[in-house]
Amino acid sequence: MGIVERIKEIEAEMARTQKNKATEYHLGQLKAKIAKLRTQLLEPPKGSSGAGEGFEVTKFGHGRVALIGFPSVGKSTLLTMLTGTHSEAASYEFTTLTCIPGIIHYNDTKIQLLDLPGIIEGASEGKGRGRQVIAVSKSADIVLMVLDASKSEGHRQILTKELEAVGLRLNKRPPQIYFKKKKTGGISFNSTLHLTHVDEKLCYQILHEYKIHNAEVLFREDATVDDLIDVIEGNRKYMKCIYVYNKIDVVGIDDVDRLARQPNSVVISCNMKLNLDRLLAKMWEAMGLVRVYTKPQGQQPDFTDPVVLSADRGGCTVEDFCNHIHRSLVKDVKYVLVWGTSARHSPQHCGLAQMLEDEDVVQIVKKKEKEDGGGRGRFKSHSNVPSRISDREKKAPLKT
Ligand SMILES: Nc1nc2c(ncn2[C@@H]2O[C@H](COP(=O)(O)OP(=O)(O)OP(=O)(O)O)[C@@H](O)[C@H]2O)c(=O)[nH]1
Ligand SMILES: [K+]
Ligand SMILES: [Mg+2]
Repeated sequence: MGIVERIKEIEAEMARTQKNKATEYHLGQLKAKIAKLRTQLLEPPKGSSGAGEGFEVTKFGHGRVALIGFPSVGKSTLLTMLTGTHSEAASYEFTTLTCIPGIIHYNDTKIQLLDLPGIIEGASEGKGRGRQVIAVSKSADIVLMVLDASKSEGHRQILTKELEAVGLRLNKRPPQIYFKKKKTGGISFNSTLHLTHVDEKLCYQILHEYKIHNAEVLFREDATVDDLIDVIEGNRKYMKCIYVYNKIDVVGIDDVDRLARQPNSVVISCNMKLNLDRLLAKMWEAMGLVRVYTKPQGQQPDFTDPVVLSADRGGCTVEDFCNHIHRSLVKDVKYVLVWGTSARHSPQHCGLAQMLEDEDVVQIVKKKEKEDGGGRGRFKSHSNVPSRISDREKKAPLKT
């Protein structure tokens, strides 16, 4: 029997089993069995990278965004509108057969947008090009799930299930469970609060299913069996997702209003160019990019060419910023001056551990170098309230 058939069989058994206190251990065990099979299903065939022909696109720019959706929801139309790169669009399904990259220029950064073939129910089990599409979307920083506003609202759920089946967790944070395998000592099970979904016996049973007999487990929240399995599997990818309802030109205002109020959602029309700026703003926010402008001593910062940092890609400290400029820079740094929202006063003398925020201005003061007129600059604030560098300040000359 193939892996997919075995998953189906266990799912059928779960559906037959009534949910109650007596069956919860058995159901937990079945969930773990399915999770293990799904992980097996994801292992790429020997000698292949997992992406597949036409799907290997080199990363480019400051971040990567994947367009995921059913066929003909308007993914390619959207790529063409946002990037200027043409991706074939047509009224028939599966127009797009490979991965087509484009670049969005936004806030002085470059963001790579990937158009992908439509995926369908069963994609996670290999239907259509589902496996390749999902492999590529895992390489992205965020996902735009494109939905047709005129179609069933169930589509969002079906797609979310497909993505969850391959280990993607959308708009969730990792469960607050500490888990560490040990060589000896048996299993120690603890929690910092009263648990309502999982008890010691259930936890033992799940671990047993994974043949883990020595481990430390500490629940820091009232997590579920599924959360525990996620932590044990350890291969989950937590990503932000924006639900993009396209084609609002063909639905009534009441529907538009309702969809627009869903969490993490934005309603658009490619055909009528409606709300695309809102989509870009949401996308930008979800990516959490941090633009840092360098101010050379005695000169103006260059406000057109930021160093772009991200918590997910290498971090946002002063040290990360320095490493971005040059690997050997850190050892020469005496301290830095920081203007902007991360500074408690402007400018603030900071060390390498300081966390930078979007639109901060940084001047590096090297060892054996005299500092610039720190504190006398235009950015000197008169209160202790941190302020964002305004557009007006960006344009005005800076006297230091
Ligand atoms: N009414 C309306 N139609 C749209 C809109 N955006 C795209 N379409 C149409 O929807 C159809 C499908 O568009 P595509 O861009 O090919 O969709 P896709 O999601 O890339 O499709 P596949 O590549 O086949 O998965 C085309 O006929 C588009 O003209 C919109 O905002 N409103
Ligand atoms: K299409
Ligand atoms: Mg397409």
